[in-house]
Amino acid sequence: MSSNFGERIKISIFGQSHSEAIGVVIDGLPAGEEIDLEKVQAFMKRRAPGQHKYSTTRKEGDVPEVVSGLFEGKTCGAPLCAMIHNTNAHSKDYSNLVKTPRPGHADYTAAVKYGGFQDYRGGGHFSGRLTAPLCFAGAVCMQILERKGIHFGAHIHSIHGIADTPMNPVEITAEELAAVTAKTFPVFSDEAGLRMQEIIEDARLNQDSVGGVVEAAVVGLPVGLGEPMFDGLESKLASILYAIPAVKGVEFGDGFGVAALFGSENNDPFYFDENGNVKTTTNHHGGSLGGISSGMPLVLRAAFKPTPSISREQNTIGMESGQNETVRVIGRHDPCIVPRAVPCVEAAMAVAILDLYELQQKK
Ligand SMILES: Cc1cc2nc3c(=O)[nH]c(=O)nc-3n(C[C@H](O)[C@H](O)[C@H](O)COP(=O)(O)O)c2cc1C
Ligand SMILES: C=C(O[C@@H]1CC(C(=O)O)=C[C@@H](OP(=O)(O)O)[C@H]1O)C(=O)O
Repeated sequence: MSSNFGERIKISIFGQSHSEAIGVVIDGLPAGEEIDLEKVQAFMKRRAPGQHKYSTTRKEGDVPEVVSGLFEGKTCGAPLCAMIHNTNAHSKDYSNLVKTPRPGHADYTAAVKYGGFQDYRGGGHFSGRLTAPLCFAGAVCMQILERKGIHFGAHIHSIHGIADTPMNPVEITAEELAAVTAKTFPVFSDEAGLRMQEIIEDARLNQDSVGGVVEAAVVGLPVGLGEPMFDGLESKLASILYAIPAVKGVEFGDGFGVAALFGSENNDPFYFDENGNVKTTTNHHGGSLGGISSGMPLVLRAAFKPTPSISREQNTIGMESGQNETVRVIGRHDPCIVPRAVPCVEAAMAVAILDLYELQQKK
């Protein structure tokens, strides 16, 4: 199983949703970096399940146990390993799903690929729960990058077509990102946020689910991060973002919107600002030119599908019977993944960007 990412900063995520624990090993962190574990925990709490009406009711503290890699509060050069114990699994909810796979989840594909030996409980290694260790790794990388003036943040861009105020891709600041990520429901417009919460609740009551888009930015990136072709900024970020379960689309800058523009509209003119720094007046490119950071805010969006596990009856196949059957999913599920996925997107970006930053340092 390939659950590894990175060249200089290598992360390896392990565990299953209902195994004893899940966790991450982070290799290659620069030594001597102070890591505030309370801040890491606060970041992970933004993702943790069981806290809100729009979340799964599975309650997990998601307290990371750091078993190696820190000495006197600082990275010590050894791999940093954190474990997160699974304390609230209801595995019996899954006993029927091994025979009648859920439409939209990984039950069927994992069963075929692993010949029936996959841990199907709670979605196993494919569960959104595996974003808890990703958030641990991201929070660690973020602290290192923040000391270099590189700041991350994301908000709910839309849920089921209800849109928040979008980011201003030219002027977005670290302060604005900090303010929106500090909110329990991270939107710029609280009014839009209330309507989003209503639509999630309506879907839940209707035994259904909804999807949406997370918009994220990185400010303070130096010019020049990103390697040619396969290791460009966009390639690296897309690769790690698609590892977040339920992500079905990633776009940078104006993304698919650029296809409808003229070159004269899409090109971002360069200029020197009052400090002699090179900037662009617009930011259709989203901070990446040739897969290399341009010094403008990096802006991206990740689209999340509606949660596959819905409680209404659905058509599926009988893996043993060889007949068409139906399935009813019981258990505890997010009626919408998007609110809890916001920190996951920030975390994924931080891991990829620290990796590229360290690659650039070694040049
Ligand atoms: C934070 C988070 C929470 C999730 N919660 C659920 C859930 O409660 N129920 C569910 O069926 N899928 C949930 N998912 C999505 C599934 O894990 C995902 O759709 C599944 O593994 C199949 O992967 P794919 O959608 O990327 O193809 C969640 C994903 C994330 C990132
Ligand atoms: C536990 C988490 O979310 C889980 C993600 C998930 C899935 O299929 O992705 C299915 C549910 O698992 P279970 O049936 O074991 O409760 C969610 O609760 C978490 O995010 O920490």
